[in-house]
Amino acid sequence: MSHGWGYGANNGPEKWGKDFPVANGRRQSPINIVPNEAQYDSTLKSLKLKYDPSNTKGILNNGHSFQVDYEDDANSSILTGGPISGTYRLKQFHFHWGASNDRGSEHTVNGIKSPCELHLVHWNTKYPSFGEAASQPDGLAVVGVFLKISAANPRLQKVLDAFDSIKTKGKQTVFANFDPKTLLPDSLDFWTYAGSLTTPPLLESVSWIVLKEPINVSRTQMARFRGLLFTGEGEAPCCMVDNYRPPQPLKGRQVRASFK
Ligand SMILES: NCCOCCOCCNC(=O)c1ccc(S(N)(=O)=O)cc1
Ligand SMILES: [Zn+2]
Repeated sequence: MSHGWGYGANNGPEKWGKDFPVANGRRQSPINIVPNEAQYDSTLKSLKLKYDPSNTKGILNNGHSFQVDYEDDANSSILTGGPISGTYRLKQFHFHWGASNDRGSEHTVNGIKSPCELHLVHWNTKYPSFGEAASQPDGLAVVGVFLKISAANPRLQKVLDAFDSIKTKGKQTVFANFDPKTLLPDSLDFWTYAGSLTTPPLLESVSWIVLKEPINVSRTQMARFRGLLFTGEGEAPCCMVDNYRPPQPLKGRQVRASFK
């Protein structure tokens, strides 16, 4: 597509394969997770996440979502254990959400969509950089967390309060001392499978680690996500909503569970 990829009728997920043929590859994400078909694997280690809030760099509207970026030039914010070997560094976290609470997540469970999904993106330190790692089959590990409509989540407040400063595409603002661990649920039970980036370039380099337990978000908080814009300042405004890719074919992949 001549114009950049997005989530609209003319540049959305059904069109990505034209510019990114790997869209029809063998390990694409997201997927529908069927808990009854996931195999419990007792050899999976528990997830270990060690984050240093002082690594927080800033918050950015990238035109597809918003992301909070972290310093990744040392092993101070890392993911180890779970299905991965070695040490993966936190690069950023971001979200995907719907125009209404009946949709928005990328992964689904028994075909059920959640209103929002958080992704914490980490890269394998056996490679020299994120960019290098992103093209390797064991290069990235993304922790996915579902959000469900409930009481307001106070841990999201600091992120939401930055939205007025990053309303339009390309805007970024200072954002400091945010501990992503505060966004995780009590249980770190997870499903894991070999997948890809869920946006172009759709690289098949992600070990997906999807937590079973969701975190809370209120209807009012979700409404604030929907106040962000896909579009830049001065352009005809287009609400940043439905920025999710639908589930992709499993193509014989196995989904493992860390819990019985
Ligand atoms: N710049 C050198 C190569 O870059 C590698 C590709 O990354 C381009 C930017 N995209 C991402 O970083 C990126 C990261 C995570 C996810 S997701 N939604 O799968 O978690 C999707 C996309
Ligand atoms: Zn994502």
